[in-house]
Amino acid sequence: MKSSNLGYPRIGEKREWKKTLESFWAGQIEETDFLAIMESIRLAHIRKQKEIGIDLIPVGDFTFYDHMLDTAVMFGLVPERFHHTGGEVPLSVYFSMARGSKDAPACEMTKWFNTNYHYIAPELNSRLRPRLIENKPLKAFQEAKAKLGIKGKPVLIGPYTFIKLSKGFDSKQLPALILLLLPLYEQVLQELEKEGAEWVQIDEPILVTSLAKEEMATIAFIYQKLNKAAPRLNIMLQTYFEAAEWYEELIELPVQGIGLDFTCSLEENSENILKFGFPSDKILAAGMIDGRNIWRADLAEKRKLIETIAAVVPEDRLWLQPSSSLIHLPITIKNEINLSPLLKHSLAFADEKLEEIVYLAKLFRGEIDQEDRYYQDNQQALRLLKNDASRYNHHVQKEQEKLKNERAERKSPYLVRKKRQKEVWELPILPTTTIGSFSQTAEVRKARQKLKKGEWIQPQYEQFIQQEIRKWIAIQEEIGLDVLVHGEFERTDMVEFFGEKLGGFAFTENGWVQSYGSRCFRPPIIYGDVEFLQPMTVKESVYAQSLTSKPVKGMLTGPVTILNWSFVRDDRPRQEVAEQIALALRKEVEILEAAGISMIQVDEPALLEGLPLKEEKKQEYLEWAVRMFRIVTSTVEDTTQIHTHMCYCDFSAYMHDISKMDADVISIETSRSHGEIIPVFEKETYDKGIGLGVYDIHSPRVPSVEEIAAIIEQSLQVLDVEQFWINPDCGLKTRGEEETIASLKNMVAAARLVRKRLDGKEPTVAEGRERNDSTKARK
Ligand SMILES: Nc1nc2c(c(=O)[nH]1)N[C@@H](CNc1ccc(C(=O)N[C@@H](CCC(=O)N[C@@H](CCC(=O)N[C@@H](CCC(=O)O)C(=O)O)C(=O)O)C(=O)O)cc1)CN2
Ligand code: MET
Ligand SMILES: [Zn+2]
Repeated sequence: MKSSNLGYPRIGEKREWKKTLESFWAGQIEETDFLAIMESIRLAHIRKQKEIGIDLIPVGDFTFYDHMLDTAVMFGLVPERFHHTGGEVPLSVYFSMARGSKDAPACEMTKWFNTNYHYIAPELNSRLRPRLIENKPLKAFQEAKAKLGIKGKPVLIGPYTFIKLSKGFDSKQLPALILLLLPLYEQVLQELEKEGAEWVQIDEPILVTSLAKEEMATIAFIYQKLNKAAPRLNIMLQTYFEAAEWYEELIELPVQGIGLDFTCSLEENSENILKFGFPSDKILAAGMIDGRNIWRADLAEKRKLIETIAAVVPEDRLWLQPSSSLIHLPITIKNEINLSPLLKHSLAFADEKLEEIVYLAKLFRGEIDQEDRYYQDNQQALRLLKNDASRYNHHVQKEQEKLKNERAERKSPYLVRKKRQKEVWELPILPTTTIGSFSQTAEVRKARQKLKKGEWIQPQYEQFIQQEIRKWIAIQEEIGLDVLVHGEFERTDMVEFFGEKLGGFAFTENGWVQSYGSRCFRPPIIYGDVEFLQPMTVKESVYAQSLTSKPVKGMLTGPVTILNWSFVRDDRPRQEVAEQIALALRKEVEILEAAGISMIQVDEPALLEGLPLKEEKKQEYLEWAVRMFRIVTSTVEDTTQIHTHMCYCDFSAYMHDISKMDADVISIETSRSHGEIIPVFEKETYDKGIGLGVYDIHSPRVPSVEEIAAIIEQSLQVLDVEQFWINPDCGLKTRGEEETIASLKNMVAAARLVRKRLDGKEPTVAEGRERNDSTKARK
C-alpha cells in the first residue's frame, strides 16, 4: 500500500511565494532572481513531502499563478489580444493573461468547482493553432530527478476538464477542439514515458459533475488515444470533490489507475466499489484524508473504511492519499502559537494530513503497531474536542428552535417597497455606487500591525480608521458617486473580520490559503456554536454617514459566505451552522437600522460557490442558502433598502433563485465574463434593482469612459433603465488609490454620458459608430 499526494500548496509556510511574486511585479527583483527563488520554493516542497514519507510525490503542480493558465500557455493558447507570435511565452505575456495589461483586458477568472480558488479560464476557438511549446510536467519531472534524485509523479489537467472549463466556443465545436488538443497531450505523455516516468496523474475533476452519459464515450475515446500513445506510462485518472458520476463506465476506461474521493461522498464511492467491484488490473488511489477541511481524521474510522475497500481491492493495488490537492489547506499547524492547546491538538493542515496518510499506509504495510502512541494521541484528541463544553451554547440552540416556523419575509412585496424607497431616496436614474472596500494600502495594514504588536492602543487605531473614512467620503463626493460606502478599512478580510467579533470562531496566525494569483486569505475556524456578542460594524457606518448627506451603505458579509470561506466544524450539518451565523447577522442588521443606516448591503459572493456539483443536490442547497439571506434581512422596514453583491461565478442559470433572496438591489460581476450574463435577462424577468459590474477590478488597468458607456448601453438593451445601477465588478481593496480614483471618475462620467444620451442630448455609442437606430437603448 503506497502513500501518494495530489498537489501541494504553493504559497510557502511564510507566504514566500506570494511575496516573491509581488516583488517581481513591483519591479523590485529581476527575472533571474525571481526564477531562482521560485525554484528553491518548488524544490523545498518536494523535499518536504519526501521527508514526511510520501511515496508518490506530485511534480508539475507548482505554478507562478494558476495551473489552468499554465496548461493553456504550455499549448500556446494565448488569446490574440496579447500579441504573442509563437515560441516560448515570456513571463510578461503570461502575467498579462492573468492580470491584464495596459491595452489588453485579462482572461476571465472564475471559481474552481465549489472552492474559493479561482482559475484563469483558457480561451479557445477554432482559429487557434495550438502546439506544445513547453512540456511543463516533463520539466518538473526532470528537475526533481536531477536536483533531488526524486522520481516524481507528474500532474496535469486532463483534456476533457481543460476544454470544459475553457471559454469562447460552443458545444458543437467540442469534438474539433478535442481533436486539436489530443495530439499535444499524446506528445506530453510520450516525452514523459521516454524520460522514464512511471506514473502520470491526469486530473479530470469534471467527472464528478453531472455529465451526460454520452460524454463518457468521448472520454473513453480520449483515454484510448492517450493510453496507446504512451503504453509504458501508467495513467492515474484522478477525480475529486465528489463521487464519480458514471462509476461503472469510469472503471472500464483504458487507464492503469483511478483516483476517487472517499471523504466528500463517503458513501457513494465506497458503495459503488462494493456494489460494482473494481477491475483487477487497476490501482485504486483512495482519497482517504479530507483535502478541504482542517480537522484531524478519525484514524479508527479510516482504518475501518480502508479494510472495507481492501476487501474488494487488495492492499498491493491500493494507494492512500488526500481527497484532493492540498492547495485548499494551510501548510502546517507547527507555526501556530495562539490557538488553544485543545484546538491545536484537534487540527491537521497540509503537512499533518500527509503524516496521517503515511501513518495509515505504514499501518497497513505492518510497519507499525496497531495501537501505537500516534494512534492513541489521535483518538484522545477527538474525544477531548467532542466533549469540550465551550462548543455548545444552549441560548443559541433555543433561538434556532424558534426560527423553525418563521417564513423570513419582508413586510411588503418588492413593488411596494420600491415605491416607498423611491420617495425616500432621491437618486438619479442609473445611480452610481461601489461594492464596499477601497484600497487596503500598506499604510492601512501597517496601522493594524501596530495595534497587534501593541505599538498603538485601540483609540489610536480607531482614529486612524476614522481619518481614512473621512478621506474617502470626501473622495467619493468629489468623484460624484450617488451612494457611498465607508471603505472597509477596519477589516483584514470580509470573513475574518466578522469571525473575530462573533462567538464560536478561532483564528490562525499563518493559516493562509491561496484564493487567486498571489492573493491569500486566512479562513477562520468555526469550532463552536456561533453567537452574536457585540455590534460589529455600527461605529464605522454611523461615523461615515455623519460626514455626508448622501446615503452610505452599511456593509456586512452574508451567512453563506462566512460559512463557505471558513473551516467549519464537522459534527453539525453546514446548514445549521449557517443558521446560527444568520441569526447573529440579523441582530447586526437591526442595530444598524436603529442607528439610522437605511441602506444595508449583505454580501454573498460565495453563495453560488457552495453549490453542490451534482444537479440533483443543487435545489435543496439553494433553498436553504437563500433562506439564510432572508433570515438576516427580512425584519427591516420597507424603506430600508437591502443590497447584496455576488461575484466570480456563472450566474446565468440562477437568476431565478437569486431573485428569491428578495434583495432590493443586487450588484454582480460581469465584466471579466464579457457580459455573458446579459442575454439571460432577455428570457428571465428580474424586476429588482441590479448593477452589472461595468469594469474589472482585478486588473490595474483604468477603463475608458467610452468603454464603460458601451457596457452600460449593452446592458440597457435588456434591462430597464429604472432598475439599473452602475458599479464596478467587486470591491476595490486590492487596487491602488490612484487607479481607483481614475477608474471611478470614468465610471461616473460614463453614467452621466449615458443619462444624457437617454435624454436625447447625446448620440449613443451605437449611434456614434454606425449612425444606427438606438430605440432599444431608450427602453
Ligand atoms: N476570504 C475571502 N475570499 C475571497 C475574497 C475575499 O475578499 N476574502 N474575495 C474574492 C477574491 N479573493 C481575494 C482573496 C484575498 C484578497 C486579499 O486581498 N488578501 C490579502 C490578505 C488580506 C489580509 O488578511 N490582510 C491582513 C494583513 C495580513 C498580512 O499580510 N500581514 C503582514 C504584515 C502587514 C504588512 O506589512 O502588510 C504579515 O503578516 O506579513 C490585514 O489587512 O491586516 C493578501 O493576499 O494580501 C483579495 C481577494 C473571492 N474570495
Ligand atoms: C468578494 S466580494 C467583496 C465585497 C466587499 N464588500 C468588498 O467590497 O470588498
Ligand atoms: Zn465581489
